Amino acid sequence: ILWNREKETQNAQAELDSVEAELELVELQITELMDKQAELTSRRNALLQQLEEACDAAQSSSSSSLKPSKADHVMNKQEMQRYDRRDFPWSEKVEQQLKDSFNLSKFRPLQLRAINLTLLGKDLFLVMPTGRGKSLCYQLPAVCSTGFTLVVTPLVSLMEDQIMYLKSIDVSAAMLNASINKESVKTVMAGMTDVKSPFKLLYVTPEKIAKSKLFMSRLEKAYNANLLSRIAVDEVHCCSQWGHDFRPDYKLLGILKRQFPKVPLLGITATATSSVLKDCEKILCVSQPITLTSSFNRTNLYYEVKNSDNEASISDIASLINSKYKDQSGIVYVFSQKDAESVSTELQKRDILAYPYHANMDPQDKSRVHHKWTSNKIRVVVATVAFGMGIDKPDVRFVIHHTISKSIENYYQESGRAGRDDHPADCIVYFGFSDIFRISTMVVMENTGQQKLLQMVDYCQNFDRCRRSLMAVHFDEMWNEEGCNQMCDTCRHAQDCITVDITQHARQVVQILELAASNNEKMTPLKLTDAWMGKGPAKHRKMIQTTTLSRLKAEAVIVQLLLRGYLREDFSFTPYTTYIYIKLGRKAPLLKSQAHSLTMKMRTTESEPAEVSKVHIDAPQESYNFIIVLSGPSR
Ligand SMILES: Nc1ncnc2c1ncn2[C@H]1C[C@H](O)[C@@H](COP(=O)(O)OP(=O)(O)OP(=O)(O)O)O1
Ligand SMILES: [Mg+2]
Ligand SMILES: [Zn+2]
Repeated sequence: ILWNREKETQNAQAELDSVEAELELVELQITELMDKQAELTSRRNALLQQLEEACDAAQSSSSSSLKPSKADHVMNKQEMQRYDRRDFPWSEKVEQQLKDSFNLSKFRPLQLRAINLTLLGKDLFLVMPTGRGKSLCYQLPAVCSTGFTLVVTPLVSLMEDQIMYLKSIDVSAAMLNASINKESVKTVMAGMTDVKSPFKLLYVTPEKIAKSKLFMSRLEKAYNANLLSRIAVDEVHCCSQWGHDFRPDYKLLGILKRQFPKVPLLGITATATSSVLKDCEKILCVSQPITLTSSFNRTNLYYEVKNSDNEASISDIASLINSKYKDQSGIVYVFSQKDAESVSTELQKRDILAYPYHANMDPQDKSRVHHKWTSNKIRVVVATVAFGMGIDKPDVRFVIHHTISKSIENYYQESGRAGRDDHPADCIVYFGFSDIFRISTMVVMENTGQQKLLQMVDYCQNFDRCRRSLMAVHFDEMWNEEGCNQMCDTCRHAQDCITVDITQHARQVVQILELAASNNEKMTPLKLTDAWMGKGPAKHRKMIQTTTLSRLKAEAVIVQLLLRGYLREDFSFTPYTTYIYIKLGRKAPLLKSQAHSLTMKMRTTESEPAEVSKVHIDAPQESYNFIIVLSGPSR
């Protein structure tokens, strides 16, 4: 029997070796294929551009007039340009209103084209970066049309922001949401069918359309009286489950185009990939809308990531606000209501006029904070994501994330509140190890929540690629790193980054997890790091190799292993909470092979306690400086 066992073990070992060798080969092939894919994609894009240019040239040499060419939604650049003209019947009025009502001297890119197209009655999707003036593309046509424009927005705060602005420039607007009293609702409902149109814009939440029969029948009446001139769906990506901010009530907005087919619809967003837009098109029941897109890039925003260390990061944030951003206005984004309150208290203690803002506050309190901030009576709003989309204060000089966002799209939106007046502004994220897992438990039930969070983590853990290039990927955009113009920390400090071999570190972590598994013990991220750093409770009898890396670097290695699939998160649900444990990922077996090696980029400038020299990182084999004995239940 003994002999048989030995034989079995030998066979298993032999097979394991061959499987591992094969796995490694596959890994290699995957890497090669991915490189090939990147190469082909960039070649394809170059060719597409070449073709487009050739097409444009051909168009302009043949007389471009009156040729009824392709359908509108597949127009090329040349054909699109005819919508930039200023000789439409409404052009004079549009120019005049731009100056007189909106106090603006000229259009920004794509604005005039969008306005002309919607005034022509076309259905339109407009994808333009945050803060570039998408709202004007329905506000100005509203003022130039008879009747009123219905605007669907996802948040009450956003509605109030716009109403406040429109009031200040004397454009009449109204809104309907849960916090409006009965009397006002009555007035607004009556106004909808008044031929004198007491308001040019009517803002509603999607719930109104999905749930209020009374409102829908009123809208029907307005439609029949030709008073419903246009429908604008702001933040249109909320329709799609694949977008980053899906709202169930947006799913029901298809009713608008079904009931009011003659009314042009304008869908607006800063963040939607082409597949998200396709989805929105279906949901909204528009057939083949024209899509106008401009680059996602906000050239005046400086992007930066800093390491977070709870207490220390609050002091850091406070001193930034008190020095670099003295007397300037900004937002600090936090993870939870509790954080909103505690962080604003901490900032107040440091003489900063900061107020919290979160979903659970009274509507009046929310408006109060919002108003005070807009009128510069308070400087900083410490907010959860409830304060976000569409918030438009021109002179926001900093948007600081005390905790990372749950996806890059969310980050782009939130940080997009900064610098809307085109002057320079900073977008800083404080990236903390434990925050990853706080957010992880929150997004675990979302479709692609985990994947999107890891992309955000990857953005934060990145020390060598331009931060804009990481964002570009999310907006299906080709990116040329020169376009950043040193406006992100990695472009500015590219030389402060080294490649480090972390193979031995990875093996140590894997060993701890294997040991824990053999003891039926689950390892939370914290416990894992503690054990690796020699700080955990002495439980096991076996020896593990602890690390001499600083906590920051140890955490960075663990995050890297998570991102690359050597480790994975494992969730355990109770009725009250979700627990997260770290387990071995699908790539962990590769580390068994002596030939397998693993590197990562690290910053050289991180402030480290003196005893942790870079030598340990550069030569990980040397880093087993001490071995601790963990004692535990006897086996
Ligand atoms: N042609 C223009 N010239 C100067 N400023 C303009 C022009 N058009 C708009 N703006 C200003 C007004 C606003 O303060 C600011 C942002 O406009 P807004 O419509 O709120 O952005 P947006 O809707 O595109 O961004 P978000 O996606 O963040 O909601 O730009
Ligand atoms: Mg907007
Ligand atoms: Zn850059």
